Amino acid sequence: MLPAMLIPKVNSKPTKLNLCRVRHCCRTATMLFGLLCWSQASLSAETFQQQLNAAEQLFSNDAKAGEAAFLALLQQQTEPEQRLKVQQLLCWALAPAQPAAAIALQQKLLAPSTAEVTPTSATMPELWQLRFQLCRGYAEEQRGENQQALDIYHEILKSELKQQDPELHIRALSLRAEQYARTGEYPKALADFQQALTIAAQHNDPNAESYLSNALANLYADPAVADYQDAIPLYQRTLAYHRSRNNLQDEATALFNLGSTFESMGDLPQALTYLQQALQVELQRQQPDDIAYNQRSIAIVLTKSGRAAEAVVLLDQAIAHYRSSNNLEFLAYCQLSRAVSYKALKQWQQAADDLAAAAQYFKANPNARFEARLYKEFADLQAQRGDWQSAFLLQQQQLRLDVQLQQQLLDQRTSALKTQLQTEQIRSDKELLQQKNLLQQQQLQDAEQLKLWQMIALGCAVLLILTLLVLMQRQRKLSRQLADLALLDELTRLPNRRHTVAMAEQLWQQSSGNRTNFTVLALDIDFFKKINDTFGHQAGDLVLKKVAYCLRFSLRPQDKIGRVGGEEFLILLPSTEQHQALEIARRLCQEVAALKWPELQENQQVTLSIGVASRQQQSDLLQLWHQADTALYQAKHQGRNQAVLFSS
Ligand SMILES: Nc1nc2c(ncn2[C@@H]2O[C@H](COP(=O)(O)OP(=O)(O)OP(=O)(O)O)[C@@H](O)[C@H]2O)c(=O)[nH]1
Repeated sequence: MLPAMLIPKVNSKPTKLNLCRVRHCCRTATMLFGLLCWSQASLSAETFQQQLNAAEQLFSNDAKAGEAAFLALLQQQTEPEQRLKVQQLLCWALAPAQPAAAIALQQKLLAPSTAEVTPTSATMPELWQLRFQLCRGYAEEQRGENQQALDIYHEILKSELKQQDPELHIRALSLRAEQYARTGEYPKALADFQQALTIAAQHNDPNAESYLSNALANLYADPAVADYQDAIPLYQRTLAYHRSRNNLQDEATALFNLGSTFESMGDLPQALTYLQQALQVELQRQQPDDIAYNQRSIAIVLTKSGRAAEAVVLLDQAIAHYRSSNNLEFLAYCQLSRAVSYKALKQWQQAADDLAAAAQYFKANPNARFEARLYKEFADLQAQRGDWQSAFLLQQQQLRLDVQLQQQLLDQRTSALKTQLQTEQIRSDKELLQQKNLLQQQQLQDAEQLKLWQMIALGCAVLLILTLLVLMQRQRKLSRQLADLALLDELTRLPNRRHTVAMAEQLWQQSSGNRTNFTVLALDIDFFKKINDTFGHQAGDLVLKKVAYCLRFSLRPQDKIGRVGGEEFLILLPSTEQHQALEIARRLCQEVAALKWPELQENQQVTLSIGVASRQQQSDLLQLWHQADTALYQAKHQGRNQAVLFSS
């Protein structure tokens, strides 16, 4: 169940009346009163509620004493929620007459670290912030900052939190509707009131429903909206509610509003019925001001209905009351009304006297609307009396005032619209800027993301290139190894037989070309089989490697050596004469014979036999090689460890 809504306890006519329709004049007062009287039925302790009501009541009679009562109540309370409720009611109490104080209170409470809020938490719960915001909006309205108030209501109504508090939701909608109505935005005002009424009905709160029905009906009955048909059932709903609660004052107001609406529709009999019922209720209430006001209203309708004589009786009574209570303003209104009645009765002089008396009041207290009305009635009277000259002048005066009034109205509307337009402009500029910023942020993010992807792609490409390079390197190494394998002897790392033959052929060709000598040495390790047999095959391999190494590094860079058999080697000596080659062969024999073999046994000696053959008349390489082999055979035969030159 909803806490009791902010509902007027009294939905009365204002105490000050003028000639405008009363229901329109009382709208703001009604709303204001309603806000003040919003009850706090949800409070847990009944006594606390009573104390709150008492403080509120006291405030309405004596603001200072009331405020002191609120503060005393606040000091008694330690429970955060209760404290907030006291503060909220105080804010609403202050807002109408002391808006600056209400705003100061709201600001103090919403300051980030105020200890006033709750002893336990540094910040006020968001829903409570909205409640105080609403009070702030209302206070802004009271000091004429309507646009600021409207902005606050917009913000509150944008928040999802409003759903949690129907009371707050309805209040904000009603206050915003009032603001819309003020600037002539009637469809928006109607929509807000209707929504508020729906919410009140959904939460089964007849009190709120009645208040909102009345507010909505007031708007429908506004001449600018002039939707009287829709106003009637809403006023009747309000009337039924107040009758059911035996609330005479509000009942009288509802009856009066119905009468006025029927009058606006031109249904004078119905208007009279309701206005007379309202008068009966006022007579019961014995409120002389309200009685006189109703009498005047009935008199106006009676005059329009052709019953001016009855009207004059009622107006006499009202005038007597206002004269005795020295209410000169309402006395003037009544005199104006009575002048109209006298005019209808063709009692020209009485009419003229009343108009003159009213004019005197308005001379001291200018009021363009009523003055215009007065001139109109005067002009009409003079015309009826046949004084056309005076009638014309008075009508001119009336027209001047009418134009002035129209201009005032236009200025008001224009200024309200201007403010609204400026605010809209600022808001749309702000929104545009926000959208632009958002777009820029998005673009920046996109660009950064793109940059990131580009970096990643670049990284991947570099990685790929590096991988390819490594793979290529490996491939090259592998190819080189494969090529080496194809060309070199695995054990000695010297060119193998095929490669040696190829090199020999190349050198043979070169020596043919440049006509130089070319000598080959055929080498064989002596008694190698014995080494194998004595020290093992592995030791034999070692001998082969060491001898190959020794030979390779004993030769000149241009000389070539290859392993052409088990323990056989072939040395190719380009541009070398026979005797030089023989010298080299002998040196090689000596160097190998001088090698030490600790791997085999002490004093072990390994020797070579070498056959030397030089190119002379041979027809091809094989023949040369063969000659070297022949010389080698000869060296073996002659006792080994020696070099022998081939001789034919
Ligand atoms: N350890 C080893 N032995 C090899 C290799 N290739 C050939 N041989 C051996 O070398 C020996 C050659 O022996 P022979 O042809 O009888 O010649 P030799 O014992 O050196 O006698 P002469 O040439 O007459 O001095 C054979 O026992 C082969 O098995 C090799 O790569 N490693």
